[in-house]
Amino acid sequence: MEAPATFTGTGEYERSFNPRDYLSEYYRLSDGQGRPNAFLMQNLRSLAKVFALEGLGGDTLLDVGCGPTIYQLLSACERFQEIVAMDYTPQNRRELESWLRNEPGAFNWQPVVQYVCELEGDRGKWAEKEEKLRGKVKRVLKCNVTKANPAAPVSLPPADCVLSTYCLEAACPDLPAFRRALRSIGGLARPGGHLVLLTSLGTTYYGIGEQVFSCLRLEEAAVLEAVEGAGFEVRFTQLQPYPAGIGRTDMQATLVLAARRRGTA
Ligand SMILES: C[S@@+](CC[C@H](N)C(=O)[O-])C[C@H]1O[C@@H](n2cnc3c(N)ncnc32)[C@H](O)[C@@H]1O
Repeated sequence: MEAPATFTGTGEYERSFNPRDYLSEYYRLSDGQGRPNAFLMQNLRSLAKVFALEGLGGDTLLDVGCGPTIYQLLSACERFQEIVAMDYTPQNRRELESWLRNEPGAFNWQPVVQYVCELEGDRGKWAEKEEKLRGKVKRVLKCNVTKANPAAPVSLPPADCVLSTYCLEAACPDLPAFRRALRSIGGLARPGGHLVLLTSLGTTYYGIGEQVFSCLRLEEAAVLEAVEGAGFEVRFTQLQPYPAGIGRTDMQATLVLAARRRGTA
């Protein structure tokens, strides 16, 4: 498998991104042989650590490029009162809404929720956490991170935190576009508000079933520079090597980052 000849844009996401295949390839806690998903587990541990940082909390959190997933919100929902989830692709928003409505046939996140509850000290609280998260996600909106107002035509009040996991590098074909998108999504946070990013490094593609999607090949220094350039002060970083055996991708590592928007409200 190799990167597509031309960068996959929003059209390809709308036509070809299959949320169920994506979830079963990357987001099951263990595979058919019971082997643990080290990629997912290390992301969950990092998110637990980030959302336990001093001062990282508030009323509103925006999850930009949420995809069909909820793993990124499991620690966050303990620190924020209201969550707005946003993604370009309609089938991803529908998949997320299906879990939020607890519909039969929705993806089973229970093992993942149990794992996070165990990290937080009580595995038995998984059902309570699922209900808490369902209650806190107030809206699921369309967004486009390549637009100056990613939530247009909706105008959102400045948020206490913007979270984005593995989205910008999938949406931006080059570094100038990545920098612009960071400025746009960063502008959704209030001065003094937070930015939490999980960004894949060294990646040119990721596969889902037969489909292959492009990824902007990033290095840590370029991401840090873009975050600072978007008006944020970096407070926390962690580099995680990509464990072999999960999905089909040439991802090298994940950069986990928390930053604070300069200025005061
Ligand atoms: C690799 S998935 C990441 C999904 C999820 N955040 C996660 O952590 O697994 C990339 C996501 O970016 C979304 N996306 C692609 N282009 C976008 C754009 N221009 N604006 C907003 N979202 C976009 C896709 O629909 C997809 O859900």
